[in-house]
Amino acid sequence: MNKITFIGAGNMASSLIGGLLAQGTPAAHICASEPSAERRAQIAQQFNIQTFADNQQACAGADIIILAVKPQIMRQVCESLAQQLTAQQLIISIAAGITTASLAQWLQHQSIVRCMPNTPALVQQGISGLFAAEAVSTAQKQAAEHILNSVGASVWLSEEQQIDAVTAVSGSGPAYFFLLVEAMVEAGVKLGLNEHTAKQLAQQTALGAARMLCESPLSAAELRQQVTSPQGTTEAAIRRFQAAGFESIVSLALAAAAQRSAELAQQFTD
Ligand SMILES: NC(=O)C1=CN([C@@H]2O[C@H](COP(=O)(O)OP(=O)(O)OC[C@H]3O[C@@H](n4cnc5c(N)ncnc54)[C@H](O)[C@@H]3O)[C@@H](O)[C@H]2O)C=CC1
Ligand SMILES: O=C(O)[C@@H]1CCC=N1
Repeated sequence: MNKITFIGAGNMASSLIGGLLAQGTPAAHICASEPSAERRAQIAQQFNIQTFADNQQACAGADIIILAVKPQIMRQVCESLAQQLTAQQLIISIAAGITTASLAQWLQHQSIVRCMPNTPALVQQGISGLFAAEAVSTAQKQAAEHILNSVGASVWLSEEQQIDAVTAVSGSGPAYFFLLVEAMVEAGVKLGLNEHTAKQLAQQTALGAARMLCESPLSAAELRQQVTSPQGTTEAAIRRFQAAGFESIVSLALAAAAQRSAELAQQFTD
């Protein structure tokens, strides 16, 4: 069974570690490197895995190294690991915007999978887009897929550029739904509900709608039509959304996220 090292033990790393353990990966096969002593103690206590303050030490003997640090420090982290990597090790980067070409250059290494997960991984309901560099073997692809599938589902991408779109749709996506719920709660309070009740109504509605989307054979548009009685309340609300350019706002917002993902690649490349 593969030995997996996480470099950076923040939000996304802990979601993935939790998922792997829940799917039966033994704690002894997972370790994490993290500069914050407080965070190391938290992770060790929560998951009972070995932690390191030193990235190089953590990577010795690993089959798979998952880079889970912020894009801004990725170069420095990669360059400090370059000397010690062996050709068989698989690198998986979850950083937004950092290309496999940059990673390969900084790491002096070719077996790289780039992926874009999302925070619902924390509750094993994540979705990730994955892209493999040419040197990645079929077995390594399967291993990467297994890791990401332990916290939800995954899709393989044929072109690396598509990761910008994945970031815009699902990487950043949970925040859009949270924003909608925030706005619905605020609107519910304005309409006379107390905040607790408004939250309960909005949250359970989000959960119910998400489950219907996943479980029903009907499309999103068909499910929406089922709620929308002619000349009824939903129609009144949706007319207002659309008069304010709802679809075009969503399209512009996702384009901004995709553009930012591409910009990050430029910003952190020579
Ligand atoms: N938060 C999200 O929704 C998503 C984040 N990502 C990507 O995941 C990566 C990590 O994001 P988060 O987990 O949200 O960030 P985070 O800030 O929670 O975690 C990063 C961790 O790296 C540690 N760190 C800092 N310097 C380090 C070093 N030199 N060596 C090792 N560890 C170091 C930090 O102390 C921190 O615990 C980012 O590159 C981000 O683009 C990808 C998909 C979704
Ligand atoms: O906002 C970000 O840059 C990261 C990547 C996708 C979600 N969070």
